[in-house]
Amino acid sequence: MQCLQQIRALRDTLDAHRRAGRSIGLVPTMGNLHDGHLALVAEARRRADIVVASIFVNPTQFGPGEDLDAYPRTFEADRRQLAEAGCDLVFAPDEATLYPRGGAAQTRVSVPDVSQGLCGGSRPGHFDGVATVVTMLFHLVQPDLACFGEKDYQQLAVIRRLVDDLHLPIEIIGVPIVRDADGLALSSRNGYLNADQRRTAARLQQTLGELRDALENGAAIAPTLDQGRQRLRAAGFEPDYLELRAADLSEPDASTGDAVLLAAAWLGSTRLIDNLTLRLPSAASPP
Ligand SMILES: Nc1ncnc2c1ncn2[C@@H]1O[C@H](COP(=O)(O)OP(=O)(O)OP(=O)(O)O)[C@@H](O)[C@H]1O
Ligand SMILES: CC(C)(CO)[C@@H](O)C(=O)[O-]
Ligand code: BAL
Repeated sequence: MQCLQQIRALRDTLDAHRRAGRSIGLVPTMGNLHDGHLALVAEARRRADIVVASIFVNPTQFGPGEDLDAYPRTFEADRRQLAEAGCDLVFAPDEATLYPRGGAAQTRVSVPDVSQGLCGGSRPGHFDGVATVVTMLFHLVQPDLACFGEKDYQQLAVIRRLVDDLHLPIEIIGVPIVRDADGLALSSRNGYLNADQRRTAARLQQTLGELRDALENGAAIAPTLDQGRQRLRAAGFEPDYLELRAADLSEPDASTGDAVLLAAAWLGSTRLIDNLTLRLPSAASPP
């Protein structure tokens, strides 16, 4: 497995693969890899001849006071895991390589509508930072396909819209959430939790499951979500948001069938996100 930091070397290497007719799959990450990331690599491995993973803790998607400095950087362990998972090339640029003028002075990509609300509401500018760096990675790697986790449901919607709006010839693959044995979605930020918080953390997914069951059985949306927020508070979370949206993230209405419950909640100073898809009974029932 090759590890490259420089754009010139990345382009030369990938040009050679392209000329040889090999397809390229990209897995963008911020490192500190776990089995969720490795599921993306496995999916890319199944679908493409050459698998490229990027590792870059992207400063432009972190807001003031967020955990940019604390974010775990574990390059050697990441490199080993990627090699074992059958990754062909790791691109791990430094900040000055991607943002030679500094992040603030950088041309930005902004995706309307789907970037609003949910994580975009709580983290202003976050999805501009994500869309900007992912656009850069798409231009640098020019992959045939790219894999993203469904854990970051809104991010996946932003990237699908970005690719559609900019007519990029890249297939976007959503990969199901990988969870721990107790249901907690794997996340690099789980490493911030102490033992007590780690036990509590599984309640996030359990609560979403309870709400999904109620909503699929026809419970009214607003009071069910209120109950969910109360349950999260009682378990020790401070909910950031808990919302039901149509699967495309539009506001649900009477005709909505495929829907998604999305939550972000704080446990101490750690912000966790999760989601569960469901089918509302309205559209499922006969006319
Ligand atoms: N549990 C998971 N299952 C499936 N995909 C995941 C999971 N966790 C992360 N991913 C995906 O891995 C890619 C890289 O994510 P990232 O490096 O931010 O990891 P993370 O563990 O989500 O970190 P963070 O704690 O910052 O959210 C994203 O496409 C993300 O959706
Ligand atoms: C897609 C991404 C690698 C862009 O920095 C990041 O948002 C992430 O890890 O999900
Ligand atoms: N997985 C999304 C990266 C972030 O929270 O900034």
